[in-house]
Amino acid sequence: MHGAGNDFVVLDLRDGTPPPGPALCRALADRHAGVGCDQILTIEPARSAGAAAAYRIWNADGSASQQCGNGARCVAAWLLRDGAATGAGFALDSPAGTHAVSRLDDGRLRIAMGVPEFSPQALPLAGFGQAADDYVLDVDGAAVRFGAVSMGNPHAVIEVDDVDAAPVATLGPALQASGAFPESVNVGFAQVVDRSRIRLRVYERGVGETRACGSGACAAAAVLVRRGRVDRDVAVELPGGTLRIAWPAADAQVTMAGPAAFVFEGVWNA
Ligand SMILES: N[C@@H](CCC[C@H](N)C(=O)O)C(=O)O
Repeated sequence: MHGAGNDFVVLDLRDGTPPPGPALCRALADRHAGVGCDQILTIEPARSAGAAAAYRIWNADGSASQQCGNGARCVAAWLLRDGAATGAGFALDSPAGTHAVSRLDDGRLRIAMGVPEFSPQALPLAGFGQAADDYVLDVDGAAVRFGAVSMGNPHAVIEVDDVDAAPVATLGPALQASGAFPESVNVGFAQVVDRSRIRLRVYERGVGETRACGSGACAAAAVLVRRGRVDRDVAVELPGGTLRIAWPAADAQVTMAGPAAFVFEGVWNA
């Protein structure tokens, strides 16, 4: 499946089958010798009362994540297709908590992604005590200014003038390796087009650059709203598609609306 070009191998493990280990995740995600994907999503029995199901997220390198916005929409679409989820709204359990899902009239799915947490301890971000709009780090001899927020998973957001020219492939891994993020970090490069539009590219933890990152879109919007750079309801344009992000108030959940698509189904011959 994919959500705005962020692609997934989805394994339905509601029968209790254990999730694949890191080596099998890497084999599935391999774009030459495997199926190829950014993340593996495992659908599992619900953990909270009333939820349609639970899911976990495994990056292409085999590491686990706590949050995946585009993946949440794909899991929701899967459960709607087989009837495990019905109606205009339902809930899904993720490692980051329980998410409310809404079906929009145009076919998109909207997920309540949680309240952004800006304290350095939430990511974690080492070497800084207090939440700030901006942090500056020396990375390979250059001062890098970024915002930091947890959407359940860690994000750094770097504002750039032109996202097409942003040093995603070099600064993304360099910031991850800087030592400031003990659990690594997803690095977003965000260009403010106007108060209602952001262009974004994300170098994801455990993957590299992806065509879209749902939690990264929420993180970019939250950081830029907090800086007063954009409105609370914005379109975030990623290489693979556009997500609608809204953060109505500081103590409210961020919502993300976007598409989810089925690509093909098959049986993996291990
Ligand atoms: N693509 C995802 C985020 C996947 C997890 C991330 N790489 C991490 O390790 O936190 C999204 O749509 O949010």
